[in-house]
Amino acid sequence: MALLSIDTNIYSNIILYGLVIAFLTSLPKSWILRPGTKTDNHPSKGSYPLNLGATIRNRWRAWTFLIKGPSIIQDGYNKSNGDPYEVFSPDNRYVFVSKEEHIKEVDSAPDTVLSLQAASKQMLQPKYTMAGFNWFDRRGTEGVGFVRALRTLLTNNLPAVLPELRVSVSKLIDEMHDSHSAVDGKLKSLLDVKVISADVEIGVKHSPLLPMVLRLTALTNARAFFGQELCQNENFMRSAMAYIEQTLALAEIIRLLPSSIAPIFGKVLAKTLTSQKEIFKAMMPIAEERIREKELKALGQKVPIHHDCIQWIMETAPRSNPWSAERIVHELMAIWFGSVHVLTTTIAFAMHDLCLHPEHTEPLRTELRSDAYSEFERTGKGLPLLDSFIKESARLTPVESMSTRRQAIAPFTFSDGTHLAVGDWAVTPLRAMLHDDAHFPEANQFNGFRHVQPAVLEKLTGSNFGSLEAQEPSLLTDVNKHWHVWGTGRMACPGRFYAAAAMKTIIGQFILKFDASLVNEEESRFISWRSFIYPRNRTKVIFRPVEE
Ligand code: HEM
Repeated sequence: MALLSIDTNIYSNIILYGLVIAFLTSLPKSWILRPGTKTDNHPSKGSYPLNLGATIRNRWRAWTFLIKGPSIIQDGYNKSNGDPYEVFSPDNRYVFVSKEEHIKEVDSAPDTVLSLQAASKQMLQPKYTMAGFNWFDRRGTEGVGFVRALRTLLTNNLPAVLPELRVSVSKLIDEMHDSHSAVDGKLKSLLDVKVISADVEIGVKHSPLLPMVLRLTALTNARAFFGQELCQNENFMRSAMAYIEQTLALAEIIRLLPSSIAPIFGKVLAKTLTSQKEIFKAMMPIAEERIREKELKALGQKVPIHHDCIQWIMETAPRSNPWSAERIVHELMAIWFGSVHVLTTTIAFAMHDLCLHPEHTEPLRTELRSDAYSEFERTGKGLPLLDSFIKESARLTPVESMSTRRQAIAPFTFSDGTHLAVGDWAVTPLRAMLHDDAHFPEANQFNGFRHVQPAVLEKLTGSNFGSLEAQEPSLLTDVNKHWHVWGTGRMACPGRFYAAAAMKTIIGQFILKFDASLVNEEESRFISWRSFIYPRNRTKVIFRPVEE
């Protein structure tokens, strides 16, 4: 998919400028293949002489990774027969491993050798995108309290926030839908018949899905992470949403520039993209106040009790080396970016699937109207049909095509001899594995309830709903050899229980209120960049209110 067809928004413009600059400045250097790198698909186990033809082919392929990443990864997977294989991007060598034994080796490698933190740092460039965040390559250098804050404290707090989130989400959906105008005769004549189908129905609203989902996700996360104060601050919320696109775009440009000039461009661009400064400015006084309250509490004074991530991140920081207000805010900015971006995109794709597979809507609505919903709000778990539907959507349309990213900060060799030099990444081919019949029977078929226990499915829908035999029932939040969407082993996503509950709350409200259909099913719904796909801004949905 051509980059030039990206929707016209700030994200695409900045990436486009960045690419031009990156191409012009880094081309001569980056086309030189490193010695020791093999030119076919299999990872190097030794040194290879430089060969000009192969070098040019390889570097061309590395640049095309930017726009054809998912298919290049899939191609490698198809040819590899389960063995490790390598893929190049302009700034990386990835070694993909899909055998259980190799994935275990990645998981058990010390943090001083294979680092998730270093890979994330290269992806996000926090020095430029997160108000100068000095992010260490080695995980745990300043503690991993954030894991307990998200995995345990945020998850345990779900019953307290879910009812409130349901009300806020419902209100915001109504406000946004009310604000969209219906297609009338005049508007119809202005619409591009290529963008929407020729037989446009008069009187229905065409709602832009992605912006709606972004606002809903931002609202949900802001409430759950920061409490009422910040989530009601409109300026903060505006910057916090703009921050997602700005971080993606800025980090991308810096990654593609030669390291000699990246810091100069990084600093200049960081100054023009103001959202990070505004978020930082809004959160700093709150973090400072919390630290003051902690000190007063230690002196025996009564202080307010807060149930939010600002508090938990502060309280789970190492006792021997408590975090400054600045350090707390940096951590929150990283969590904010990671959580809003991937949640928004995953929800948007699930909504596409709801439009494309409307036979699931009625059973889902029945489940949401049943007592199962109050049980979900009481426990933060449950709603098996919706759980399975979201899982199936994330399986067939995962936002990311790679998972379990680890950058080698010291050389690493797999048991079969495959070698990672410093800077190389070990990853799993997530999308290819999710589309492989060896992991999911009839893997290319969408079956929204395939992950539900057959007896539960029969009880809830009176049918097996075309369920597939030999399919192990499973949950969205599982982490296992078939399901790497949340990563692997000890570093699997600690936010996944919150993420699943937030997705159920937002998608659940859409299902309860509307029958949804895409304005134009034929139109392409996503763009591809590196290893991820991003829902298009321009995809519109018709939400038809349902009778209670
Ligand atoms: C659909 C939503 C999400 C997906 C698909 C997702 C996926 C992932 C993946 C693949 C990893 C890397 C794990 C590994 O490499 O082994 C990860 C790590 C992480 N995720 Fe998520 N995530 C999601 C939502 C969230 C949310 C909502 C939060 C915060 C509440 C969050 C916080 C984190 C953190 C802090 C880490 C780093 C863990 C560590 O360093 O040990 N994620 N996530």
